[in-house]
Amino acid sequence: MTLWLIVPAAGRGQRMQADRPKQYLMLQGKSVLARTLERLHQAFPDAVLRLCLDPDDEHFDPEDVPFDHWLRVGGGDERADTVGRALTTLAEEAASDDWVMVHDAARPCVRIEDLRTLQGALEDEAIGALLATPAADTMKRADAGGRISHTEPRDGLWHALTPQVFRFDLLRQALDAARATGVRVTDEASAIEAMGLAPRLVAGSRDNLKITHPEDLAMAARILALQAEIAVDALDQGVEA
Ligand SMILES: Nc1ccn([C@@H]2O[C@H](COP(=O)(O)OP(=O)(O)OP(=O)(O)O)[C@@H](O)[C@H]2O)c(=O)n1
Ligand SMILES: C[C@](O)(CO)[C@H](O)COP(=O)(O)O
Repeated sequence: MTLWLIVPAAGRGQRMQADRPKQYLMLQGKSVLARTLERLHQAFPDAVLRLCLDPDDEHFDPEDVPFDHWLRVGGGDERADTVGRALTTLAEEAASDDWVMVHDAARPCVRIEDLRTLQGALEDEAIGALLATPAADTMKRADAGGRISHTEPRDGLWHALTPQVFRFDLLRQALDAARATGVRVTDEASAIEAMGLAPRLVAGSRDNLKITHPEDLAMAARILALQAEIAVDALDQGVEA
């Protein structure tokens, strides 16, 4: 079965306040987009990619795409519109129950082992799944004046990360329905939930950071360096054993 990968990279990165969209900022000598695609390719070398870019994108370098089979797709106004456009381009080729995995270009630190764990969770899974992390802090609900209204119970609260992976037909129906009913969805799982279905939460690493604010770029560089150190240590231990 083909694994279809959608990478939304058509955002403007307004919160990042940089001179270019954040997916084109440099991270350890390569663009954020190149780093993200590299990780996905390491885990899923045979996947078929739809790379979603702003139609007016001036920064994209096709050399940054390591996949053999890929297509550029124009992005939409919102992330959900971008993903919806990519799904439309799959209509001719994808089978209704093929898995479609969506991963933010802005998440270059996703661990390869987490990508494989997510893929493993799809066995015997009818709906789909996403990487997520349980909320670790005490959660406060703010009032309009910026004061605490109350403390939200933390039990069962998770941060939704990406990748998020769903059956092709289901995801297309869910995003179409969200658009038709005006439900604003910030991730794929929300659209599936709006259909009354319950995607599986797969615990992933907390370092799967979405680069969003200016300080996140340096943090992502530190995460990548640390992950490389951990990989070298593991290799050394394997060689000595
Ligand atoms: N119309 C859009 C909006 C977002 N994205 C992508 O969706 C991912 C997550 O979105 P976000 O972090 O919100 O990125 P931006 O929209 O670029 O950031 P901002 O909201 O700060 O402008 C990013 O990889 C971004 O490029 C997209 O493809 N199309
Ligand atoms: C999809 C996502 O990365 C899950 O955490 C997130 O919802 C996208 O972020 P945005 O800032 O709402 O676009």
